Amino acid sequence: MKLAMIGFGQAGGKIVDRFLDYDDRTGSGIVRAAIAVNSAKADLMGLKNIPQENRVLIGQARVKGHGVGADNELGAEVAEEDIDEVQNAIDAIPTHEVDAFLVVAGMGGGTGSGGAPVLAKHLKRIYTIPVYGLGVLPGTDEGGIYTLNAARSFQTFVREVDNLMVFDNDSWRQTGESVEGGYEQINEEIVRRFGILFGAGEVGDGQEVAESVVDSSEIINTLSGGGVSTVGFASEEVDMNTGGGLLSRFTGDGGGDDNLDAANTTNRITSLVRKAALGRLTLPCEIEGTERALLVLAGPSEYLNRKGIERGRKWLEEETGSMEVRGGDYPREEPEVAAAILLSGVTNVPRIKRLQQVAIEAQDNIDDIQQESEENLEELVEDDEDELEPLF
Ligand SMILES: Nc1nc2c(ncn2[C@@H]2O[C@H](COP(=O)(O)OP(=O)(O)OP(=O)(O)O)[C@@H](O)[C@H]2O)c(=O)[nH]1
Repeated sequence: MKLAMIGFGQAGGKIVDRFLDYDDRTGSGIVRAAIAVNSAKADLMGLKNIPQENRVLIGQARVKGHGVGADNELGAEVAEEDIDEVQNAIDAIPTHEVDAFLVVAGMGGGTGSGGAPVLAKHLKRIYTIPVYGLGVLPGTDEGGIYTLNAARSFQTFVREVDNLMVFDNDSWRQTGESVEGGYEQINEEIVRRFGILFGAGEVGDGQEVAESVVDSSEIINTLSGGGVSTVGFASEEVDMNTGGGLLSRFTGDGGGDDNLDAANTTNRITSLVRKAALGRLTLPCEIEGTERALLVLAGPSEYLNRKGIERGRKWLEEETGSMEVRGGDYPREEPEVAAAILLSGVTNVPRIKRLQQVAIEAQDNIDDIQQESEENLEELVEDDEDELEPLF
């Protein structure tokens, strides 16, 4: 599946930047275009892979390249005021070659959390292809303003996109890591999961024909209907030289041993599917009640079989209670077999329920919060003025 990715704010830009790196490393070809939008000049300068001409600075008249200091309303305002700047960058994309937009943003800050829903709404008015969101929730220890921003942003972002895929930083925090180092690892986990899902729809010319390949329309159908999605993932290293099972190398004539190999392959797949669905999801939730799901099995084609995928798919149907579970394979020459599961339209999500509660409570003490936000912004502009003066 070919995507036009737009990273809004610092987290969004860094994640899209990493998707480009993933594409280079794996040749998956999912990023047709990559754009970064930010109100902080320094954040745009820190990106490695997104071309300079696709880095859009917004809000210059208001915040002079310093960022909006976690002020989510200001983030939304500058996005609205400068939406034409963003559109200019999008105009350079051959959108007829793109299956969907993916707007990526951290929901705890100001620029991305305020701006991403504004951009999604704008894109939906103009284009007929789907507009998806990938929203990152802040850690619960990041402070009240981040939680509140996320609560507000979530409500609008989920309404403006065709589906909001969520990654919760809170469940992925590493202890003993520097914040930056931690994000590097977390971002790699993000691109690996979504890279396999979207990459599955890109298997095409010149690649080995699989038994039941996933195509982009299956991804789009799983995401259609809207709501919130989460992704499960599990992988196991395999030896690329030995084929579907060790035995096949040593027994020339197949027969019973081939059956044994097939059984090993099937068992590996079914256990990976269970691990992926019951292990740590990008957004932890109860999988029961999921509306639609897509199972992708990636790996060297000799390690994939229809029986395993079909069993995994049936098991997912039972666990989720959904009648709409799709499944397929994604043959690729990496020394691992991986199961990625997209659970779309999840309903029982404790973190989201808590955020909704926060949004309701916030109505009661809005003055305190606004003051915290204003102080935050002043502090940031002062800091930036000391540190970033040479840039302007
Ligand atoms: N997964 C991930 N999360 C990040 C990363 N950087 C920041 N975050 C999260 O994103 C939130 C902050 O959003 P940012 O993207 O830094 O903020 P912004 O949108 O640029 O807005 P302002 O800085 O307020 O102008 C925090 O709550 C962090 O949890 C990253 O590289 N990866």
